Amino acid sequence: MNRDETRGRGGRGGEARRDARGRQRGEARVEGRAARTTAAPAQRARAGDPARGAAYDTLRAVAGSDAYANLVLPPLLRERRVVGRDAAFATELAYGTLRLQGRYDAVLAQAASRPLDQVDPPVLDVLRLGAHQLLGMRVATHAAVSETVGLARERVGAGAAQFVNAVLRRVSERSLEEWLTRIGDAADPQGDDPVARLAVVESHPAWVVRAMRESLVGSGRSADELGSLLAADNAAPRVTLVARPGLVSPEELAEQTGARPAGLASTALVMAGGDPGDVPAVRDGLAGVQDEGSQLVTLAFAAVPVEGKDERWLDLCAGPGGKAALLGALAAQRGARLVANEVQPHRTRLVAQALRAVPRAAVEEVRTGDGRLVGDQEPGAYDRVLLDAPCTGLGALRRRPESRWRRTPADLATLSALQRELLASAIAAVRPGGVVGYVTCSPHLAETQLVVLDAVRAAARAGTSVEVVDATPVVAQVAPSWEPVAGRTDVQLWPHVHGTDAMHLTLLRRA
Ligand SMILES: C[S@@+](CC[C@H](N)C(=O)[O-])C[C@H]1O[C@@H](n2cnc3c(N)ncnc32)[C@H](O)[C@@H]1O
Repeated sequence: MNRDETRGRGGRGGEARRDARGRQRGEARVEGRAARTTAAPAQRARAGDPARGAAYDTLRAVAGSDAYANLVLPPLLRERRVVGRDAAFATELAYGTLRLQGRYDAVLAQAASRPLDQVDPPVLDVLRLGAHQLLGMRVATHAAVSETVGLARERVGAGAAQFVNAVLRRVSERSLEEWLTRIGDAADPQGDDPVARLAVVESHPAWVVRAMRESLVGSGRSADELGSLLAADNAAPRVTLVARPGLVSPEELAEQTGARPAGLASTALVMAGGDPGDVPAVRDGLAGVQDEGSQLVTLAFAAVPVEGKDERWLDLCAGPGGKAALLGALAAQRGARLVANEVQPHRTRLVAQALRAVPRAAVEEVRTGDGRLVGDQEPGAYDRVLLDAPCTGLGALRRRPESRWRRTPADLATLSALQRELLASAIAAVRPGGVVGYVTCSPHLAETQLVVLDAVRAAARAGTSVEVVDATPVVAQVAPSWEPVAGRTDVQLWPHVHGTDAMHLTLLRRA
């Protein structure tokens, strides 16, 4: 991303188009803001670079109202008519700044003349945006500093602008590599605390770094991969489409979009660019946007053999419906029927929407209900039960830029208790000989292996025998290029290895 470098070289806009305050007058006309002179004064005051302004407003909403960046930014961009390259710039600026906030705060703490806890939060957000332009995006230094100082002046005031100018100039005096060494050394002065070093350098809370190390080792990989894993969390995920079997073929979808095969799951295609919402097959529900890891675990769940009939499938926690739509398409091909259950009514509606293109005969019911009760209400009623459990989402940190700073170890206790109850219910809802797929988008051992272990033991205590099925041949069947990890029967995907979210899959069969 080098929007401002391009301008500097005489592209659309450029320094010649900036006025004395660094504002881009020509750019404003290009993007139609000149037509907004009837806007309220508060809106007119926000006349700077709309992309940077939208990124700033997103950071403020995330900090001030606990908002989710990926729900705030896209409507802001639409409302302000920020499109194309400028929208991509705003997105990378907002999401990248949020992901790398820990790294930039460590840099800013060294570059600022006062401790960061004495810097007003709006000013700190402006500084973080400036740091990301200087160290994380290829924005030319003069543009990064002058535009960010302009943003500070417009949104916070002249005093703040001076402070921002001074701090960003100090940030710009060193390269990213130099800063990483400095902040790493400050966090780990004796060189004996790799977790503290990685936490600032790769911008994750220390407890997450420790948990990721344990998850890597616990799933049969090397702790040496930790740095690569954390770095992968800091990169924007590719946009992956699912071609729902029987509704649209991967080839047809590739033709519509120019997308190319993602590499693991046969249904998965990576978009080269553009808005997936513009793709006809996506609009019609024949295809969808779905991480390749989510596709892979769903395909494997559907592929594992069950003993006897294979007619009735349950998706216990279905909202918003990505896996349900893939399962529904597969069920239609195999003459099975899907029940999709979700506890939150508004998410149930999203499931129904996701399933709109699946043949009616394959969808028995889309309903709102507490999955914890299903085992008691419908004992042994299903041949397959998918439990895609509510979890911390620590495997999808790339996708949810602010979530690593929001999650706490206390969430684990609450969520893993819920996961245990839901898994007990899933086991009770499947008939003897049927299978349960336990899935999380977290690799945390407390949400994956420990939940499964406890659920199998609890089922045995209750007189229900459950065996762990080796998932590796099933995953190898649906994704021939996937490589199993020696000694493991569950499957843990990783962003730094597979380019997917860190999805976990355990397959269980009720004896
Ligand atoms: C990880 S998401 C499922 C994602 C979904 N399978 C997909 O692919 O789109 C977990 C879902 O579980 C739902 N949930 C949480 N507690 C539940 C409960 N007690 N019963 C049923 N669903 C629940 C959440 O509202 C959330 O929609």
